[in-house]
Amino acid sequence: MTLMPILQIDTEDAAEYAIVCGDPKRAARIAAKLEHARELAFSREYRTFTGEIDGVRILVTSHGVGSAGAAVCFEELIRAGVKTLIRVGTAGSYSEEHPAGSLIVSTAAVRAEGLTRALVPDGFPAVGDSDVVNALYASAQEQGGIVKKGLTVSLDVFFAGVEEVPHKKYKQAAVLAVEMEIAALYVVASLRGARAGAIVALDGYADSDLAATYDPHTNVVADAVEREINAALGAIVRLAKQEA
Ligand SMILES: O=P(O)(O)O[C@H]1O[C@H](CO)[C@@H](O)[C@H]1O
Ligand SMILES: O=c1cc[nH]c(=O)[nH]1
Repeated sequence: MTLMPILQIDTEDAAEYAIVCGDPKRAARIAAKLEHARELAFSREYRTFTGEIDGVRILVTSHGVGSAGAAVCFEELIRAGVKTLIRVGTAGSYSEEHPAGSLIVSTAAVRAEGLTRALVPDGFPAVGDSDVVNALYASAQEQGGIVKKGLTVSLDVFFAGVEEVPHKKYKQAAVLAVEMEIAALYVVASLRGARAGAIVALDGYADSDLAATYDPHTNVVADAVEREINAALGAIVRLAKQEA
């Protein structure tokens, strides 16, 4: 029995699977879908629940906004005993083919944030586990709506300063969506021998003026978040069956 210093969860309560998300309220929303759900800890931005889906016990933990803090969450979950992590997030779109309300499964993430540079050398890939990515994609397709899989980019910046964020280049290079934590998740999971995947609900266009237009609280986004939560839970059930 060891208490994780930051998440404040005990190794005794660890599960093989964890869903991670930025928003503590989203963690509660996911936990509400579980059987035998209970809250384990709420420490800083990290709120952790446990419960079961189809007999598979999982953890659900919020990781806040940004890679540095999120990496603490990923690291401690893995130290506690989690082997498979799925991020259920929101992201901005680069294409009118995928408007707000679409779902993107991230196969790999461009490391355009600072945290992973402090962990691994340049050129180290931030790549999802293919079994987890495929399970997520199959489960997401069952949910309906627009679902794509492909590259995402993880940034540190949300509201731009005076430096230009190269959205145009990412878009030209076929990146589908921009968010802030998938690269950290994929790198930490690779370093620690865990497997990870990520799905994001698009909440608008990333290369528009976010300060003026960003509204992640529409019904369209709420519906997409509902579908991605169901997709993540479905993916865990699929993966658990593959291993049984
Ligand atoms: O909705 P979440 O999971 O927080 O993900 C996205 O939303 C936040 C920005 O509003 C960032 O954390 C970004 O990655
Ligand atoms: O990081 C994020 C999250 C949602 N939408 C964006 O454009 N960026």
